[in-house]
Amino acid sequence: MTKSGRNLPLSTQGPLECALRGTVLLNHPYFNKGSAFSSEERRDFGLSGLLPPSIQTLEQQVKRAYDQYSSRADDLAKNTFLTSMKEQNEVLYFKLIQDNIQEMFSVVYTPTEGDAIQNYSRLFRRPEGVFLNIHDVDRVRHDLSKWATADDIDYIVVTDGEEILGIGDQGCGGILISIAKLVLTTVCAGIHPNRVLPVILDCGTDNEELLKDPLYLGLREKRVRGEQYDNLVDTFVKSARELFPKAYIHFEDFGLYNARRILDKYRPEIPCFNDDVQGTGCVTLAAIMAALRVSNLALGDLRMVIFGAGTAGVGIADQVRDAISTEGGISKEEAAKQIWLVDKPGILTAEVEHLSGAQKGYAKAEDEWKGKERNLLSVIQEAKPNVLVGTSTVPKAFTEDIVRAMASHVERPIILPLSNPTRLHEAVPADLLAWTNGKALVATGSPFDPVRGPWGADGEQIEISIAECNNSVVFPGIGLGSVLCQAQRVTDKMLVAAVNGVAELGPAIQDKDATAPLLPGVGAVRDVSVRVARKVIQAAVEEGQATEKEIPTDDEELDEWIREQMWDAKYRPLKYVDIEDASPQAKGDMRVVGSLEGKKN
Ligand SMILES: NC(=O)C1=CN([C@@H]2O[C@H](COP(=O)(O)OP(=O)(O)OC[C@H]3O[C@@H](n4cnc5c(N)ncnc54)[C@H](O)[C@@H]3O)[C@@H](O)[C@H]2O)C=CC1
Ligand SMILES: CC(=O)C(=O)O
Ligand SMILES: [Mg+2]
Repeated sequence: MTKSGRNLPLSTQGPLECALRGTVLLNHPYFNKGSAFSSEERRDFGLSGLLPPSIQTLEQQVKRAYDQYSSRADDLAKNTFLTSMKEQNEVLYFKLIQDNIQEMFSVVYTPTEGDAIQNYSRLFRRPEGVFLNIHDVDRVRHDLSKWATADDIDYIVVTDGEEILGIGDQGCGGILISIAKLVLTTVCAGIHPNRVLPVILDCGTDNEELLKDPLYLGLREKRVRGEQYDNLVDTFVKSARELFPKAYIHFEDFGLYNARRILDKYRPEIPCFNDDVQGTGCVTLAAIMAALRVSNLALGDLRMVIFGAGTAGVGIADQVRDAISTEGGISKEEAAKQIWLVDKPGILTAEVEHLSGAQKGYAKAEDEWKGKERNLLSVIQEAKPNVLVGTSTVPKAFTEDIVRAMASHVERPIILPLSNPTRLHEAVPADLLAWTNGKALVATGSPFDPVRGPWGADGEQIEISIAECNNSVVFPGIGLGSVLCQAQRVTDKMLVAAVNGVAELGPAIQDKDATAPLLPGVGAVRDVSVRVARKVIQAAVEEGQATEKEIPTDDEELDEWIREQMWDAKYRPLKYVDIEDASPQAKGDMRVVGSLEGKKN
């Protein structure tokens, strides 16, 4: 029961039952409060002599932690510091990030998390998450079952480590992207940090450097593919569904060949989501909708070139195509004519070899391109797009001549270099704005500072803010909505609803100011997640996908219902219980499942 008097499925307030005492309690990151344990808690939980006498507030702890963080020499050292803090005291860790989200977002996520992943086996101190091994398929169910009981897990992020954040195959270091995405679900959307599961499917690696590295911690062999791989994925999905029937499964950073195949296979059956395909598609469509509004154009006017037609590029194409088709009342095939995909061979035409099923829907007739150059510059000159998206991992691919060619055809070129990390961006905002005399509407895959230039009336200096167009704007809210309404599936309509939720909160639209960011920034992220979750839940209810029975219908009440179930970084009083008398929720919190099993396991 909560302050609104409702019975909520998720408890986020009031005392926490705990059967742990002494050093065991101090070493449990979910329950540990360090110097903030009250004198009663010190007495009841056997902590006397284990802590210095002064009792501090969370705010005092945050101040000390911030000073320690700031004294670290570089971003990777800051990332490592935060990882250690997460292992010690989760409330403090999340509070520190929440209070300094603008500053720390890029340290716990892209680009710095990419460096941490590349150095996983060197920085390793202690494991976090579930490591499932392609040669131990028979143990998958058992190994997962050690983590929690049926009601304890809401959200799973799983990767196979093949295509991490634009830095390629990182083998078992990929576990850190599962962990980082889950950190964002908590920071941005209040997903309960003790009810999540990060998973890596270790199938080997094709990264030669890792294979040669004596310190590499993963399976030291080439990636296993084919039937054995599919069997591992299938065993994982089925076991996770059986063991944790409430859990939503988020697929992250699978390779090009597998990402969409896996999504297409499981999407009709379970509540699952691929962030690189769907999350990226949703946030990019939201940025495009905001930019079109600024340019006084409709979706029907859109002409888009996507450079890098892989997982993210085609995911964006699909999301935009479906939106054009719905808004214009035209078929998807017709809508696809407004989108051009360019990849290594240049423009994708029907005669390009080895097109994937998803790419084929956008392939242009070979005749149209006979005798013409097929590179990005020629495609820009031919297609005269108003939107150019980069998901190629090719740094500086959007050259001055390409950008000027685009700007010569349209008033406000919408340019979205999305490849991560920062060094792989297809162009940097300062160049894009300089080459287009401040006309380009820009959003980027990683954060950038605002750009100043003489683009105001009469050449006056103005500052243009750059939105971060990263799936992190949207996936936490989609997950939160799906978890709270206990969605059976994540449907297209739920995703469109999420896009609308983000687009309407973009400062450029809200403030009617073209120099403001196209998308809401990290500072507003929890409000964005509430809005996205509300839209997703309402769409799920309309589609008959929501199984939770107590969902309020009124917008404001629904927002409050969502907020009340969002986990917040604050200490809850601890109440001692004997392990035998602990509630199932408390047992879940203490993760007693695996630790009380017998020796055979
Ligand atoms: N901002 C965001 O929210 C997101 C950004 N990304 C970024 O997008 C990039 C791509 O990621 P994925 O689609 O997952 O990778 P992917 O490997 O599936 O796709 C990359 C595509 O670029 C193509 N490509 C490579 N070199 C090229 C060249 N010289 N010319 C033309 N095309 C070329 C590849 O053939 C491939 O089709 C990464 O940098 C990733 O970090 C991915 C997901 C979300
Ligand atoms: C942002 C993200 O998911 C990626 O770069 O893979
Ligand atoms: Mg990703």
